[in-house]
Amino acid sequence: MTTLAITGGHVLLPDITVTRADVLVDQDGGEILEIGDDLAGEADETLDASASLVTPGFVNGHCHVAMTLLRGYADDKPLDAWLQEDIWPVEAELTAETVRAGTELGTLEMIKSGTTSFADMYFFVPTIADVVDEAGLRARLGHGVISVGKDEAAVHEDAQEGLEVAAEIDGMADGRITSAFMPHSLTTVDGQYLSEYVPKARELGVPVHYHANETKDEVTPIVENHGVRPLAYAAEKGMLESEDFIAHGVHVDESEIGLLAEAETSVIHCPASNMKLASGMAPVQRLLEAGVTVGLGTDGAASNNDLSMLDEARDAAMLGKLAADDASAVPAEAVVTMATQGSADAIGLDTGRIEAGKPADLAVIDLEQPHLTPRHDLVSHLAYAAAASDVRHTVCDGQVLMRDREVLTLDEAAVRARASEAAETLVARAED
Ligand SMILES: CSC[C@H]1O[C@@H](n2cnc3c(O)ncnc32)[C@H](O)[C@@H]1O
Ligand SMILES: [Zn+2]
Repeated sequence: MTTLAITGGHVLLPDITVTRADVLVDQDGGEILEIGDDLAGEADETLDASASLVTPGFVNGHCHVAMTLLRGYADDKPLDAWLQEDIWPVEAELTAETVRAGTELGTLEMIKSGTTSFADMYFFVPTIADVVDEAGLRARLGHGVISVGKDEAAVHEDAQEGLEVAAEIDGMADGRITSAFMPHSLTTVDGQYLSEYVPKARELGVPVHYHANETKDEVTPIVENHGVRPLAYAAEKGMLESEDFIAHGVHVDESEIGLLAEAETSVIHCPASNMKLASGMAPVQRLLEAGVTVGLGTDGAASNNDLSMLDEARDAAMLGKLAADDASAVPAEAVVTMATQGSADAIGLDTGRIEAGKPADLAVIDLEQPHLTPRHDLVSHLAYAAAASDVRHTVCDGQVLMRDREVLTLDEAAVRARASEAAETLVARAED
């Protein structure tokens, strides 16, 4: 067995308390072996965590990773106009090669900001899976299915691709890659296709993930056309099971919060995207009080505009207080939980906790920074003050992906150069 000891740090435990300890990892099995004192002598390799906080690797519960290529391409518009006028026309020009470049850039950014796993809905998913494997990350991936603007044959092809991709990639990268069936949303996929393909996803045994109740404009047509709230409609379509997770859940009423809690369907809260697109404020405190599992996601980099889960945690706390009109709502412990175990539980990964027997997915955060001084409360620092650039080391599945800010699995300069070129070519093709 090859072992790695992460030594001399403060360790964030699953109950969101912090203790001084070393963490011993089995690199072959990718598992945490022990949390305790003086474990360096027992290890083949060490990673220094002195004056640092060892946290579970962050789990980005909802992303479109290759959209890093569209960062800064279209800002300052609401969701519908942004998608229809800017994003979808340029996405129509995507190729496997451009998606590879965008995914490399996104995974590089994730590793540099301490994210070790994510859920992703996009196109050219086998290419995304290849890059995730290369980068050393863990992910639940799915092909985004859309029916609007397509003829019937094209929709069946798209939905079939969603199922086939889910079957093909599940278990890849030594099990670090899992899959889901991902209809884009309840308004962009017609009900007849949901009725036909969701049961097929169940036969495959994969979860269902989709955007839901993101904007008011998404709620109104469902109420008008089907006579029920969107999540009651989702339940009718069999899309509200315990393994399923929705993105956003901004405009959910009390009846829908009850449905989520009862069905044990999780919500991935995306506060930065919701603020930037002015979609609204999710009732996060109410969801937590009702016992709904809530995770955090960045959404794509074109509506955020970065993939930092530390930023997302701070945004979730700030926006949660504003939404509840209560400074004690969505406290530091809640957002740290959401960025780690909340997202992991939501997307069905066994990670997000530093505990013996759990996957060795960790981030080490440098505390020797002016903005992290003094150290009254390290959970507070994690929620409110730490930045992506404070992450020193990132470990996933027991492998060191970044040591002292040097990413070991991707060539940073080459990735940035390829992404810049791919973004330029993509936009030129779209504007031609
Ligand atoms: C069909 S693949 C995913 C699809 O979703 C688009 N997208 C990005 N951000 C959002 C968002 O906040 N709400 C809805 N859809 C979004 C992305 O551009 C792809 O087209
Ligand atoms: Zn999204």
